[in-house]
Amino acid sequence: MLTPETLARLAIVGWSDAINLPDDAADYLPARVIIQHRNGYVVHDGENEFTVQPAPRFLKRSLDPTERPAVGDFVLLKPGKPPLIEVLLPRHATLSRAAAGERYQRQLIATNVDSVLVLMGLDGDFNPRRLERYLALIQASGAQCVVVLTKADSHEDIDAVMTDVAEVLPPDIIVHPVNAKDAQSVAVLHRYLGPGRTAVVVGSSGVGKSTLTNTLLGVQRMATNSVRQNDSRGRHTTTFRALIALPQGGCLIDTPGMRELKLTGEEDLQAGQFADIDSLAMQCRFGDCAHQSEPGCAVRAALQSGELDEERFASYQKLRDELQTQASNLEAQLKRKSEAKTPNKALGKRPSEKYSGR
Ligand SMILES: Nc1nc2c(ncn2[C@@H]2O[C@H](COP(=O)(O)OP(=O)(O)OP(=O)(O)O)[C@@H](O)[C@H]2O)c(=O)[nH]1
Ligand SMILES: [Zn+2]
Repeated sequence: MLTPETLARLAIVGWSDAINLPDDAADYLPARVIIQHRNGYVVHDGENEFTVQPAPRFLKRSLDPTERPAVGDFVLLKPGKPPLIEVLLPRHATLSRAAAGERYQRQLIATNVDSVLVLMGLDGDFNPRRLERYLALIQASGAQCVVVLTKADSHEDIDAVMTDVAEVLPPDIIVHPVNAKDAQSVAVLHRYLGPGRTAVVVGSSGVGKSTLTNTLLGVQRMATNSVRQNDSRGRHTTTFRALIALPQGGCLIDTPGMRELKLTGEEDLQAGQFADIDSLAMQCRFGDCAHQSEPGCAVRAALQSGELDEERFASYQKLRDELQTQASNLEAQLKRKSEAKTPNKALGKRPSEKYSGR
């Protein structure tokens, strides 16, 4: 049951006192979701990890996937065999993307994260276009974006890379080049991993997510490893998301290597990420300039003079078009769902209306 003690226990899995509890919270056991399986969840209550099931209402097909429990969520459990997730506590940040494939669906990567560590390897994995995409998703999440350039030990000219990175990132985003294998080198990341803080690690497969996690766990790995389920499929394949309690007091959420990062339609590309392009566009002669062949287009002029990188502009246009498509997909989906929630609408129609067309 929920007592000051059960809440205090949760500190090791990142509980923050800022989280609001419902009035009837005393009837439940608080816990954090650490793993999401195809058919259930693993939660941690600060002492033990165990398997639970979501209450039936979370399984309704009409429910958007973002309204279901996900890794990082704080939940209230109703005891039983198995215990049931009854209440999903309010989230302070949500990192999501759209699922790969034809059908539009929002997918949660992690919730209640304070920072997102975007890993990029300096061994050829580094890709400014991918970074722009990550940034758009992270800005919509409510979490802080931190760029971690791994394999810095295998790169000759870090300064040159830092210059390239600075060109695609707003000035307030911090970049740390590290050797993920070296504890001293990754110590700069401790500031994101203090008590009560949660960071999620994202990046392509092979970029060093497992390596970084292991280095941060350090000698205490065995002691803390119980928070994570053993992965029987092999050391280098992260097949599910898992939340790991670190010796620094914070929590790290590991994600599998993500090949596709589709926008959900909720992002805002005008939030400062493309300030260079925004300010050029302000100087175009026409307020609604599409930067195609309009006279007095400051964007075209900057592309011609080389002031604006062509690839960056192409990437911006691609993201902007995708955002537009995904925003209308999202709107259509929300409309369908709200109609599905009021079934009487269909029943109220005369049969001729109901069965006409498709
Ligand atoms: N030299 C060097 N090697 C690194 C660094 N980070 C990772 N590696 C190596 O890169 C390889 C892949 O690292 P992993 O940690 O398995 O990558 P991952 O991101 O967890 O990969 P997935 O589990 O497939 O998503 C391993 O051989 C690591 O030893 C680094 O900073 N420096
Ligand atoms: Zn223009």
